[in-house]
Amino acid sequence: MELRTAASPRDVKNYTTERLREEFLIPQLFFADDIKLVYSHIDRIITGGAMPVKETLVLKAGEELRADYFLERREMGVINIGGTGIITIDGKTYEVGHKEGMYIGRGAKDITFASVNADAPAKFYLNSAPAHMTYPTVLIKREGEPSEGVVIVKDENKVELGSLEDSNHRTICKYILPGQVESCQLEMGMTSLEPGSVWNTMPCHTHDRRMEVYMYFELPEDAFVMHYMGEPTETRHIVVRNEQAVISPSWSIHAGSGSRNYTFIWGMVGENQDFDDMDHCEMKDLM
Ligand SMILES: O=C(O)C(=O)C[C@H](O)C(=O)CO
Ligand SMILES: [Zn+2]
Repeated sequence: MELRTAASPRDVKNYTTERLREEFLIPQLFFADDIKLVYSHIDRIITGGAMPVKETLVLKAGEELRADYFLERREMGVINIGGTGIITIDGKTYEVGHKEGMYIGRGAKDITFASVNADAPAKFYLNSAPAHMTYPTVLIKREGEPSEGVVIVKDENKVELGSLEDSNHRTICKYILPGQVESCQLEMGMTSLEPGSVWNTMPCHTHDRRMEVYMYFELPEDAFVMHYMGEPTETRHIVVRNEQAVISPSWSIHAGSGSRNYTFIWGMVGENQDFDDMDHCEMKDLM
């Protein structure tokens, strides 16, 4: 597991491009038949990718957690951005399709990831946070009928906003948050931009009570998103490419403009779970 420490805004404004990328960018999440995990001291979020191709991958706590198993004191959200995969949790199997997700509650011991078809492997994107109690493990689908252990994202949690005129027409699909899928602190969802729209999260915001990680995907190889971070009057950019993630401390804005439309997964962890609790930044005040 790779470890990242927290960073002060007073230091970050002096960072070079290289240092900014070292601290905040996760350049590769998906390695064939491997699990990549990055542990950040910022609210102790773990961001990762599991890409089973021919093998079944076992999620291990590693030395860093000093735990008997990964979710001994943690909860986890998963969204599959690849082909259909299988997540097995303490002997129970869940088939997780493209853009379907899972919330896995604290205490789940044996977790494995597999793909249904090695030619179209699953790519499980993971966010995990410390947890104080166990909420039910569920499979999360965007459409369909709910059933035992399967939750459908409610219409009220598919929020269309922005406009083509403002180059920011997009839909925010909220997978894990209170009233949808209960968790101790983790919130997760996916935002999809319409063709011709390139801006996410503009007008932008900070939220002093939560940190956030963005993972951009559905970008062709040569395309990129200019991800903006930093204090609102000390903005910096990081060039982010397909399937890369970027860590945003609570004091930092997090927004992006792409060379074309794209999709991203956001995950938040921290003091509260109030999605709308944001410190809004007016565009005229950004520097
Ligand atoms: O496009 C957007 O706007 C977002 O997706 C915003 C994120 O969900 C976010 O930053 C929540 O705090
Ligand atoms: Zn945010």
